Amino acid sequence: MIYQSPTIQVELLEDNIAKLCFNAQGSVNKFDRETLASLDAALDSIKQNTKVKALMLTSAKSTFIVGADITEFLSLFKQDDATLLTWVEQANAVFNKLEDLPFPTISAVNGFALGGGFETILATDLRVVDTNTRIGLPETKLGIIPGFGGTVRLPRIIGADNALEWITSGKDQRPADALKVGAIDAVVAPEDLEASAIQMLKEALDGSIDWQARRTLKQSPLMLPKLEALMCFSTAKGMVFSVAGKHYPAPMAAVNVVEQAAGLGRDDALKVEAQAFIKLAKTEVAQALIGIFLNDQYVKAKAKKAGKLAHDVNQAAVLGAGIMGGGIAYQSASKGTPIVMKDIAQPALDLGLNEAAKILTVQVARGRSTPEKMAKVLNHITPSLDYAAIKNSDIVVEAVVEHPKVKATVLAEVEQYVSEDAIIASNTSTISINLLAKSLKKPERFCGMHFFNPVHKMPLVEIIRGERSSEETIATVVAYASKMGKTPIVVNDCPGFFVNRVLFPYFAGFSGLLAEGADFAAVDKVMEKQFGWPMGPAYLLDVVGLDTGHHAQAVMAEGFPDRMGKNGKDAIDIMFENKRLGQKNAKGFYAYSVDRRGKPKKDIDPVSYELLSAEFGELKAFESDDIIARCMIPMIIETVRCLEEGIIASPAEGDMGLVYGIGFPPFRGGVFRYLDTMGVANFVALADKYAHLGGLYQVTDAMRELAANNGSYYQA
Ligand SMILES: NC(=O)c1ccc[n+]([C@@H]2O[C@H](COP(=O)([O-])OP(=O)(O)OC[C@H]3O[C@@H](n4cnc5c(N)ncnc54)[C@H](O)[C@@H]3O)[C@@H](O)[C@H]2O)c1
Repeated sequence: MIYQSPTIQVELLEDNIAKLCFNAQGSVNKFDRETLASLDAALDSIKQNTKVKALMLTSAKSTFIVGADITEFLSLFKQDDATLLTWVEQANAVFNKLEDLPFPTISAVNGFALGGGFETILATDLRVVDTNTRIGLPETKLGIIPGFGGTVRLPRIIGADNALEWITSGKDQRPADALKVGAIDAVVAPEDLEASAIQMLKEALDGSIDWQARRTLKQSPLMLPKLEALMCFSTAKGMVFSVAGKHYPAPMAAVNVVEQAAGLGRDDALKVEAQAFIKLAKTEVAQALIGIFLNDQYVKAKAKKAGKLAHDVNQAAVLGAGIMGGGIAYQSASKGTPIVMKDIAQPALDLGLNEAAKILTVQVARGRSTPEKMAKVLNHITPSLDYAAIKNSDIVVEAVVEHPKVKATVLAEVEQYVSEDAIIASNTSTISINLLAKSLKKPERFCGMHFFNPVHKMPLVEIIRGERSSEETIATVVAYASKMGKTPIVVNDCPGFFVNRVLFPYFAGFSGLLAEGADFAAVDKVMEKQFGWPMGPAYLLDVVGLDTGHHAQAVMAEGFPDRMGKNGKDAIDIMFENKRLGQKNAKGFYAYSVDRRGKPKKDIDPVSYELLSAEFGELKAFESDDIIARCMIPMIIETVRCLEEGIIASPAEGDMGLVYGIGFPPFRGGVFRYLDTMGVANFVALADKYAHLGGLYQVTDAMRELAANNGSYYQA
């Protein structure tokens, strides 16, 4: 053994080839500070060993290196610039040491080699991967750029335009695509990996592979003629701006770094990368995106833990084959749990199956599925008009019309057909889970399972714990949601549960602005372009449906009369009363049609302005900051109330609910991250300026206290 630590072992193989094996104690290899220090020490031992003639990097895990240890990032990035620069420089010195070894080097890669893992293999002269490998640089998705030489070595290996595409998209790459552009030298079967790598090293040693030339290329300026460089970088900037937009600066920074460093040798190019890395690491966007990544891990780990208590779900059923029931059936079947879809009307069943077939047809057309898989998924959905079909179901999801009496009857009926330990969940969006539980003989087997529309696209499922729901019930529904590929968050029962409870105060803020003469299209523009929502409030109401919005708003007003009760008509009432239901009947705040190419189109409709001005008078202009404050303050305070009341268990789950459930701008990280970023005291001062607008604008005592103590919602 040449070297050994808890994360890395180095041994000498035949022919004096050293094998450096990443073998961390956890389930995967990560580039944490310990591994980096260990790699440094291992390379020193290799250099000192006079026998070594070549080096092969390998992994003893099912993946090579998943990347840097992101759990270290937030605290690391809070350090001052000089400390951060020292960290980056030290890391780069290790990668340079690897690259500068006086003999040929190769990486034999299995599984994932992402971020720092990919940057490691870029530092070796050769790369061979197995057929299951995925490589790539996902850093820009976290609001930063590669910081261990990724922006320097990759463009010099695969060309600037390919490298910019890889870096700015942050996507994982498949072996065949990586081979095509020259990012790797060979793809082999997993069982041949090490033997192939050793064979390539031998070819390097006997001179049939010119490893020195490859190394020199990586260390030299990028060979790009002036005109070509101009084309490449200006095209990349245009693309990046249209895809990432102004709220996500990292992809553009990556293009700039590659451009600025194009004429430089490795060491100077690394300095350019390091400066840009440090600048981005300090941005609020990076903190928010890293926060989302960590929250996502936290929520998934919690779901996994819950899985231990869960009952097996081998057969499911959904009641109601409407928009939601059809979507739930498709999602369950496509992720491998067969499902019975029960309705009272044959046409509804036909429609539900058609919906599933439509989604699958699009996937086949886009090459994401095959006709065989499509047939298999459809075969996993059993339509039925008869309750007898649900009798072997381990879980039944009720998704019939939103009517308390109908749901109560249906739930009581279900209980007569299923086994004693089957779990029953309701997809209701507004009816109290505690109320619905009263229709069941065994309320402990019941909870809410609130999907979002369209089911196959929306990542969140809100799982609502009623007073009587058992832990096994919650765990089983959590595990089923995870198996369906969704992110579950568990919340306690209250009107609107979590997501709708905080969404309707935002709509109330919007309606308040309209009642004072604001132009809904102007509000949408500010909330989309400046705040960063995927849709402004008027557009979102049109998508949700004004009938649904009108009904849910009444439920919220009844549940929280002090804050959400209304005097007089608001914009939602006006749209609803005038049968402007939104996209579903092609007119809401906006008018909807299809253009000549058959693409859906959204237009300003003078009729909605006439209806609104008849009630609220002439249009009036509002400042952007005012629009944002009036819409967002109610949502933010209500979200905090949900935490204080224990409706959500943690800021992490609240923020994930908002990002995954309603598209809260990821670069802001969610309400709690947003509050921490702006400072709770600053928020309280802002909200106080609007307190005269009513209960939705009044901060809680706990918020005031947190502000006074200069506290935050997240600890890191
Ligand atoms: N549409 C959404 O955006 C959305 C989002 C989340 C939750 N939800 C909730 O999901 C549920 C269903 O909503 P939807 O939009 O799919 O409604 P929908 O009107 O499209 O479908 C309801 C289906 O239930 C069927 N049905 C009625 N009575 C039944 C019975 N006794 N047994 C079996 N089937 C019966 C109807 O025939 C219809 O096919 C509602 O509780 C709704 O609040 C809807």
